[in-house]
Amino acid sequence: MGFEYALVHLKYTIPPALVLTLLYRPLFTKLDAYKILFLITVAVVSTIPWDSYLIRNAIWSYPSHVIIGPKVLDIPLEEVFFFMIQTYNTSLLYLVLTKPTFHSVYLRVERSDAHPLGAVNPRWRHYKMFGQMVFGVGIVAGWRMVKNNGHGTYTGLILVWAAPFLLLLWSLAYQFIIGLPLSNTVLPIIIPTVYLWGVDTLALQRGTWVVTAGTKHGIHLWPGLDVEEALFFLLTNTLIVFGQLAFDNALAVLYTFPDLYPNPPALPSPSQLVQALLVPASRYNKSRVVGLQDAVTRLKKKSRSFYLASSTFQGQIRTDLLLLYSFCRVADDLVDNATSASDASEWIAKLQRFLGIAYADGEFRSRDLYNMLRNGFPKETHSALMQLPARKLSRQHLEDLLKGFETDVKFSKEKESPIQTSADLELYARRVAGTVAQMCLELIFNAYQSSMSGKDKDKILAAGSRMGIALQYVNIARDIKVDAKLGRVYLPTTWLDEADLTYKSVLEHPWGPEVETVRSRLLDEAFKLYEGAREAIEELPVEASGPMRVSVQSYMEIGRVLRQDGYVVKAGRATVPKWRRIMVARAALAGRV
Ligand SMILES: CC(C)=CCC/C(C)=C/CC/C(C)=C/CC/C(C)=C/[C@@H]1[C@@H](COP(=O)(O)OP(=O)(O)O)[C@]1(C)CC/C=C(\C)CC/C=C(\C)CCC=C(C)C
Repeated sequence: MGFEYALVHLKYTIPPALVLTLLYRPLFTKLDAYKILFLITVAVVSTIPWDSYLIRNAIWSYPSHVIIGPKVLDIPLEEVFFFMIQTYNTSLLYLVLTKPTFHSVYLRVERSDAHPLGAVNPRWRHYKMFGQMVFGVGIVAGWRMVKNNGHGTYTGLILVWAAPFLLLLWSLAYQFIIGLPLSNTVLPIIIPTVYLWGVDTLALQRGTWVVTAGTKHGIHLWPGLDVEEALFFLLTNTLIVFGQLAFDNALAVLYTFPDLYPNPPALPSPSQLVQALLVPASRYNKSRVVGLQDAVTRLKKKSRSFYLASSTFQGQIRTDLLLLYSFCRVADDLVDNATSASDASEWIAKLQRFLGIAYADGEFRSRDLYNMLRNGFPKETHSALMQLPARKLSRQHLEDLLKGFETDVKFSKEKESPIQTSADLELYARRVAGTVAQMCLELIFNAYQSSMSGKDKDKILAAGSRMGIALQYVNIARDIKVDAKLGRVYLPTTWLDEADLTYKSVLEHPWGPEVETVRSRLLDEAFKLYEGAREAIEELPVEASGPMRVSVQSYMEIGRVLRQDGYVVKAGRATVPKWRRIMVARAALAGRV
């Protein structure tokens, strides 16, 4: 009996597990726990018979003075723990590295433009076959080495065990694996592999475990590390990462295509995951994937706060929020970038007609929508309008949002400011942002069915509306100068009066101590509303409350920056440095703000 193998865990496998757990803890969700537990179960169940065979056939061994004693089918308990902790560590690293990735946009529709509808792009077939050939050759070569029972036995046993699983996972998820950035695929394999090569070298040198001489090649990757051991850690980490990737591929299919999966579960069963993976990529809805790609690009370009926040949402709700953002952004830009006030009013009228069709029933809805977009809207807006998750949103909120945009147009049409009093300001903010907040909440209620009563939901919706108003006040406080350039002053004229300012004077000189007084007043109002509404976030389903805290806090942080002296301005706007945004997001997820 001895503790040397246990010490390897204490020194080398448990510390990275703790570090990764601490790092990822604020982002950890039920779905992550499900994925990791699922993979650990598969790893343990599939490795035990194989490892037991290797130990019984003396391919490798453990001197009795290095292990505590208890065994499972001749495998020391420390070794069983190794399968678990390696799967845990590699999985967690994968989750850390892939958190910002929105997987739906990496689904590839296997259809080339040069081919008739439904034909598979030959390029994809080649990729698939190449991978299958590599793993197929691995299986055959491994089998031969095992049969020869010589120096290649250990390599052969690794190959015949790992390559069939890799072949299966590759065949199911190859297009997803190829399409993702290397930081999501190669990096989570390479980092733990090289680390474990180092740990293995130390353990082999100390004799904690021993690889028998007659069944290995005797070739070393570096002094003390047998190539078989190097191959073992490379393939086991590849298996773990491919397993995670296949899981994410299945989830992406479930959450991307409502025509295939209208009500995807928040925690899909293994059979639902396999079914999703088996859907041929030729059945994927290409316009849906393009719509999501456009939405991500738009969000990344236009809002750093919401881009960061969106990565903390998972599954269906992340998709829905992105699509809602894309619609709101496009609608707002159509009105803001119009060449004249009448042009802007025309866009609002068109958007109203669009909603009329989007909310209509009947068999010609899709055709009418398509015709309306083709004849009435610029091409780059089509995907955002077409993919609006209208069925999950109250039409009234979208109508009110458009009414809010009408206020924006009034600035160019009328000589007087359309915002005279605090009540005018509140109504405007409720329309353009309170509605957005309520729509975000509707999507959350839709994605996470709960037993909450209608009355409780209404209370949360009302708090959400107040919080939306708070965010809009921060938005106005940030943009006084930018808005003045567009000919708009959203500060109520009664407030301007009290600060010895006029609508016209702020339009011409949107800076100075008096303007700062009004900005401060607006920020005070924003924080008052925020304080009064923030508790309602805790009533949301747990999967949504953390990410919603991040969304709100990232935006309110702009307000906090504005309250500091000498804040940094970029393109006329106060900005929150990236490191500060990340710290705020972490604290918000951990519930510390
Ligand atoms: C995480 C994620 C992807 C969220 C998406 C949120 C979303 C759908 C935002 C739409 C944004 C948008 C373009 C709306 C059009 C009207 C508008 C301009 C509203 C203002 C947003 C400011 O965005 P930005 O700074 O990029 O705009 P400009 O450059 O100035 O044009 C708003 C300030 C509204 C933002 C409001 C929300 C995102 C609602 C957030 C949710 C809550 C407050 C609910 C909180 C819940 C409880 C229970 C209190």
